[in-house]
Amino acid sequence: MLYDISPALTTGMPVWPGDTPYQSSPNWVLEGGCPVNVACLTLSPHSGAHADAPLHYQAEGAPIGAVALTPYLGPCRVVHCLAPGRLLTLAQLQAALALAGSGPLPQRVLLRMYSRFPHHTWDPHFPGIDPAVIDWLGEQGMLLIGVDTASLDPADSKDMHAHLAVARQGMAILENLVLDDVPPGDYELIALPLKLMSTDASPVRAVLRSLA
Ligand SMILES: Nc1ccccc1C(=O)C[C@H](N)C(=O)O
Ligand SMILES: [Zn+2]
Ligand SMILES: [Zn+2]
Repeated sequence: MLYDISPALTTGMPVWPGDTPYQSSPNWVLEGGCPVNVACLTLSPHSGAHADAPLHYQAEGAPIGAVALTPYLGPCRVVHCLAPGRLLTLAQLQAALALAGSGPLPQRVLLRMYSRFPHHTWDPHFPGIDPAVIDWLGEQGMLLIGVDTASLDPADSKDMHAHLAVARQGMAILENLVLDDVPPGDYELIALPLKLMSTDASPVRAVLRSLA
């Protein structure tokens, strides 16, 4: 069984306030003398399901095309931590983890916090992650944290504490995943970023494959 956990990229989809709206316009149109359709895309690298690069939150950080791919491929645990409040705390995560699977914790974790992903509206009040959660996950050897919200830090954050904790721990980040229909448990994650050599993030097509 394959779960597609990527929101659709469409004109009019909600984007971070002030960020570039997603747009696709025709550059060539298949008609008369032209044998093909070719579009022109305008989008933020944080459109839809995406991987943040260190460059997003560190001046000297790597662009997304230069990061290791290992975090984006492999065993992963989906954890349900619905409606945690302003910040998901370590106690909340640990309680949720106890219900999400048995056996050793995989090196990737995806946190579901929405009961329904906001496909058509911008949610200014999405929950962030307490940096203590990130540090604890890093201590467990985590390679990647994924969330179904627009960011690891609340929308009004200026200090980006959760992102900086990720930087400290050397972890990778996925955001805007749609986990509405994914039961808690273990899966194989497949969500590779594009090899964009100058950008602070990349869209991904994120999927989860059931383990045999
Ligand atoms: N586009 C933005 C403009 C300004 C501030 C944040 C964003 C983000 O996209 C946040 C994000 N997805 C993040 O990586 O946390
Ligand atoms: Zn982002
Ligand atoms: Zn981010």
